[in-house]
Amino acid sequence: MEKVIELKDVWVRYGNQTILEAVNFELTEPYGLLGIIGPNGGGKTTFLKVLLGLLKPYKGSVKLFGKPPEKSRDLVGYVPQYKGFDFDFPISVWEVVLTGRMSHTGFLKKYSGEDKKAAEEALKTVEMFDLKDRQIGQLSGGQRQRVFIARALATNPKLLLLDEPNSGLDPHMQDELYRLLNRLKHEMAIIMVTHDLSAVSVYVDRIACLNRTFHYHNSKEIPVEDLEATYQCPVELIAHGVPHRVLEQHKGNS
Ligand SMILES: Nc1ncnc2c1ncn2[C@@H]1O[C@H](COP(=O)(O)OP(=O)(O)OP(=O)(O)O)[C@@H](O)[C@H]1O
Repeated sequence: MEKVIELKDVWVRYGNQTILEAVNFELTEPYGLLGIIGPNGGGKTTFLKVLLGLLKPYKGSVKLFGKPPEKSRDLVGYVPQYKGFDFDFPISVWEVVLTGRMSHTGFLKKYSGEDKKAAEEALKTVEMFDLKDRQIGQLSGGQRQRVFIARALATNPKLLLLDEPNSGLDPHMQDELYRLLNRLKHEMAIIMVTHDLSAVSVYVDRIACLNRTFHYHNSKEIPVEDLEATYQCPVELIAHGVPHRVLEQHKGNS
C-alpha cells in the first residue's frame, strides 16, 4: 500500500505561538475523501501549508509519497480558501487553469502543447470547458470554485487539498461540488478542510479532527465513538497539544 502522507511528531509555530503540536498523521491507499474538521484558528490551513511545503515544521518529519514536500510538489494540487476578493482584472478561465502548470513551465514561460492539453482535460473534468474564454470575474461562486479545482487538477496530482471549498456556495452547488469530489476520489487522495458537518456525514469517508475542542459540547467531552456513530465514518484525532489550552479557556469562561 502506497503511503500518501506521513507526518511524525510535527510541531509548527508562528512567532512564539505554537499552532500544531506533536501531530502524527498517515494517509495510505486506498484513496478516499478525508474531511478535516476543527474550530476556527485550530490550525487546519496551517496543516495544509505544511503538506504543501509552504511552512516548515521546527520539529518532526513530513513525507508525501515517501519524499519531502518540496520534492513532491507536482503530485499535489491545492485549492486555497476563497477569501472573498474579486477578480476584477482581465484574466480568462483558460489562463487561470494554465497557471496550474507553472510548476512545470516556470513563471512567465511559454506553455507547451502538453500544458494546454492538461488544462483542457482538467476543465472538461469539472465541466467548465465551454466557459474557457469567460473572464474569471464574470463567473458565479460555484463556477469559480470549479475553475480553481481545474487549476489544481492541471498537474494531474495524486493528492488534492481543498481548503473550505464549499464556503459561499448554495446547497445545490455544494452538492455538485461533493459529487465531483466523490468522482475524483477514485483517481487521487483528497483532503478537504470544512466546517460543513452535514456534508461530512454524507460524503466523507474518514474524518480527522485537528483540535480536541471539537469533541467538547457544553463543556462535556464527546467520545470519538459517538462522533463516529453520528457521522457514520471513522474519526481520528490528529492533534493534542493546543486543545488543552483552549479547553482551559472554555472552563475559565463557564
Ligand atoms: N502567517 C501567519 N502568521 C501568524 N499567525 C498566523 C499566520 N497564519 C495563521 N496564523 C494563526 O494561526 C492560527 C491557526 O490558523 P489557521 O488558518 O491554520 O486555522 P484554521 O483552522 O484554518 O482556521 P479557520 O477555520 O478560521 O479557517 C490562528 O490563530 C491564526 O491567527
